[in-house]
Amino acid sequence: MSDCDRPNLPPCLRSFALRQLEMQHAHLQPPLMERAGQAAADWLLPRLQAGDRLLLLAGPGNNGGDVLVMARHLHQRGVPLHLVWLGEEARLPGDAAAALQQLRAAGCPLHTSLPPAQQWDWAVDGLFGIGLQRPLQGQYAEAVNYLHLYARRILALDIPSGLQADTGYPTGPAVRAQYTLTFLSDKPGLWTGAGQDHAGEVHIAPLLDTLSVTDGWRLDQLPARLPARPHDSHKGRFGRVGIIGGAAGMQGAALLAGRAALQLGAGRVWLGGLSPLPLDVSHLQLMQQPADTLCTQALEALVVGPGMGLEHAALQLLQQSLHSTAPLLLDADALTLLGAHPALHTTVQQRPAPTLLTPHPLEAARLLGCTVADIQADRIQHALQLAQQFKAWVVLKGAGSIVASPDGQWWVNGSGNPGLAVAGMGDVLAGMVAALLAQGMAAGDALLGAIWLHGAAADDAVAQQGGPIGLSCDEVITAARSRLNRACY
Ligand SMILES: NC(=O)C1=CN([C@@H]2O[C@H](COP(=O)(O)OP(=O)(O)OC[C@H]3O[C@@H](n4cnc5c(N)ncnc54)[C@H](O)[C@@H]3O)[C@@H](O)[C@H]2O)[C@@H](O)CC1
Ligand SMILES: [K+]
Repeated sequence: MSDCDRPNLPPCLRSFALRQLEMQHAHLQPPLMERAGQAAADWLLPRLQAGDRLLLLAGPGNNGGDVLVMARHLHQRGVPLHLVWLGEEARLPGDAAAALQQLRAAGCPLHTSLPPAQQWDWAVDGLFGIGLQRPLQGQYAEAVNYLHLYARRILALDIPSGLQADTGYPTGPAVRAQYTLTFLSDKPGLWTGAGQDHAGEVHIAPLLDTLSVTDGWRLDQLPARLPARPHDSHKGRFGRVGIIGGAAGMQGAALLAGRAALQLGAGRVWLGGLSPLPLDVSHLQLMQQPADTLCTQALEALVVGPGMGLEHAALQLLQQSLHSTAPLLLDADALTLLGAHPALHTTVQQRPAPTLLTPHPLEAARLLGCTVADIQADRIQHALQLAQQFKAWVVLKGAGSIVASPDGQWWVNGSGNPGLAVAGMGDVLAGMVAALLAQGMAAGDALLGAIWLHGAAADDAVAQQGGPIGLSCDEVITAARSRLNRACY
């Protein structure tokens, strides 16, 4: 087990792993589908109020089978409901066919087309789950539209129909639910890409006592803690950070990274500007050095890229920085330059010290020579590919950031909100990672910790100050500082 296997984080499984579980438990009693349908009924019952109008939509596969089981349980408990099944009996998989028979035996009425337009207090989406194979069309696309028009609250079973469970990518029309009750384990598609916009609040029905397969994890807490600081401390114990960036017109990027590094606890921080940097009067302890000196200075973390620009001087500094013996974080313009100069890739791969890459989807596309749409269609796969190609720790930023390790592990982050989608937040993140590296965290821990902290801080700031519109970098830095202290003390 590597130092980054973290069994205390919720496991997040893709379809191939879920199918393995399904095969391993094919003879379980009660069967998985019975457990899923029962769990769904148990979830909904306490949330229903007298007189609520409830619509259940069941699709042609086993996701539909879950709804048929759920409907039977609700019917047997006297809950009035309107069940629509959009499947073909001759093509029903075995478990769903058994669920249909039991439903009929229980005397629960079943309809085979959408009802006329009318309001529903609750609707259950059981059209498609992890077996989605193509964009929804015809009656299924109409059903999604119907739900959006007439349901006040939608509960999606397993995954909102039309959303890919492995990628969070909607292939066409896809349900936007208020709640998702997902079975067996968490799924990356509920968190990354468009996932959170479709899934709403995610609840997990484990169905089994333990999971016998592994894949990735959802990041929902600080994965490693910093040791408490002894009273007998001095600044030399908390590491040295260098930050190279801040070309003319973009000096703020380097300053923001520096502020974040300081406030998250780095002992000493030097900025190496590509243009003269102003004095940060609110952070007078930020020091400056010629940028090229930082490439050879002894440091615990070197950040290269925030506001660095793409001029020749920036390229030269990037080349020099690749030979630094410090853990090296390449961000922003450094990644664009790296994408444009494949000759540097081997140098990155061969660095003896850890390398961390923090691309957003466009920077990832430049590094891999593909389009942003390609990246977003499978964020996990592309993050893993980058990590392998550069032998680096990688975070693919964006909603539900994906962290990938050089040895093929991945995590999806569950913290954060759209307030982070503004200029400067990436610089703040780079500074936060550097601060954790400087204080002695290993590269993976520092990256995972900063990714989670950055999102959690934004959530705290929005909860306390309002947002997400207008969230500022300094609010996030301050909130991150207090989160880190709460997590460590
Ligand atoms: N994996 C497991 O062990 C468990 C699975 N369960 C449920 O079973 C689901 C997976 O079941 P299935 O594999 O049957 O998959 P789905 O129920 O997601 O749907 C697959 C069926 O829909 C068809 N289909 C796929 N995309 C379509 C489209 N765009 N338009 C029209 N038809 C389309 C397929 O040909 C297949 O017949 C899970 O999401 C979950 O809800 C649960 O019963 C619990 C246990
Ligand atoms: K569904």
